[in-house]
Amino acid sequence: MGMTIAEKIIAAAAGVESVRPGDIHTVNLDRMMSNDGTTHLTVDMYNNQLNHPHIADPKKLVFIVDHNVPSDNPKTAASQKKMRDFARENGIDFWEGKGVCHQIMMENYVCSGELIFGADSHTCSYGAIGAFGTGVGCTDFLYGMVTGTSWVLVPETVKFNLIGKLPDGVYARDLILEIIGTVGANGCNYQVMEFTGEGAKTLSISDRIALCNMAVEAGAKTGIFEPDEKAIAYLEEHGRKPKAVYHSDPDAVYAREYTFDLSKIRPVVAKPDFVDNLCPAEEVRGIKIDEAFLGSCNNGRIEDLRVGASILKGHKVADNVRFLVVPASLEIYKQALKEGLIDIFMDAGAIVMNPNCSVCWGSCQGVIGENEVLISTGTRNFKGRAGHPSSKVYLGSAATVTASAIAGKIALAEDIQ
Ligand SMILES: CC(C)[C@H](C(=O)O)[C@@H](O)C(=O)O
Ligand code: SF4
Repeated sequence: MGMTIAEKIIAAAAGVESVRPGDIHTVNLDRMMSNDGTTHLTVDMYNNQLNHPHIADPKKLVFIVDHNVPSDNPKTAASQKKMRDFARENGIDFWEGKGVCHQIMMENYVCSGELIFGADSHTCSYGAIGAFGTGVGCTDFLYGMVTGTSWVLVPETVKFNLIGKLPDGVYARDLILEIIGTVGANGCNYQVMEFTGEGAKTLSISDRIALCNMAVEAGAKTGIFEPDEKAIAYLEEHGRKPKAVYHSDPDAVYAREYTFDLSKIRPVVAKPDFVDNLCPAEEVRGIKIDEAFLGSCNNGRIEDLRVGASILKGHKVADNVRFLVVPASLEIYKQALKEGLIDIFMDAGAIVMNPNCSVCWGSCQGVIGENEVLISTGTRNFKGRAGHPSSKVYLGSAATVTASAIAGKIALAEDIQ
């Protein structure tokens, strides 16, 4: 029986010839990432609960402070100090203030064919270049840290056959929101979302990250693309090579198949308080906003900043709207500076912040108050996600967010003349 790309990665990590959904395997992990959301809890367990604390291979670990950076109160400062000290004492790669963890991982570590666990649900982003990345809690993270291994219950795979090409002014962000709106927030629970077909090839690596990153918002274990020449070129640009290049077999078995025609996708918005509460962007046009956010591991890459800057150029951010622009990494920030994008944002009155999770996380910067409305390129719009429980978060593309920042109300790029 043929295998999917996800099954092949798991089989290799388990050291077996083949796997099928429902099998449970012990797997060797290629890498593990943990951020300041939970690392202090893992460190506490490591220090206080283990009889024989040790780390299987510190070189496989990456710790990244990105959620609340620079720290915003004494409690996070203490958690981050714990994480920083632990990383130094144990020879663990440590990043702070350099970007959102998944962007740092994509730029510096992830290789096609690898199996990577991260103590963060959006670790599924790494499928953009054909790696199997998935999120785990800190108990599983601790086990992986100590043994270098973990377990995987082989998930079923759902095939997303992409055809056609996205029209101008429509983005991968619209596509993944459309997909989640179609399958539902639980539509792919514990399954792999494999994005394939001619349409998949037209998408850039940044687009592919945007798709895989939000697989977890449909409940998926991960999202994945087969690595092609764009993936290999991305790795080369970042000084790396694939670990292995796997493709799904023609006779691989899928739980379900969907076809999405990219040319039919239009700008969409996810309304509060669920990611699958989708509507055409026109339907919410005119809703007054208090804040707009362009950033996050989903949509804070240079491609997204270019889209935002091209719409903003020659315009001003509306009075009484805070427009937060937060490059997803320092590399992106520096590139945006070089291209003059930061000047455009600043001249228009945007607040450009240091690379971090910002208001996508909603506990550090840009937190919104009672009944306030945010339009965001972040990953989630759950109740209270960005601040006060009565506040509302709408999710849209970089273009829709920027147009809204200019208009002071939800708007489409075509509304800005
Ligand atoms: C803090 C972290 C554990 C969390 C996650 O797992 O995704 C966060 O990144 C988020 O996006 O909600
Ligand atoms: S940017 Fe948002 S989704 Fe990504 S890791 Fe940070 S909080 Fe989570």
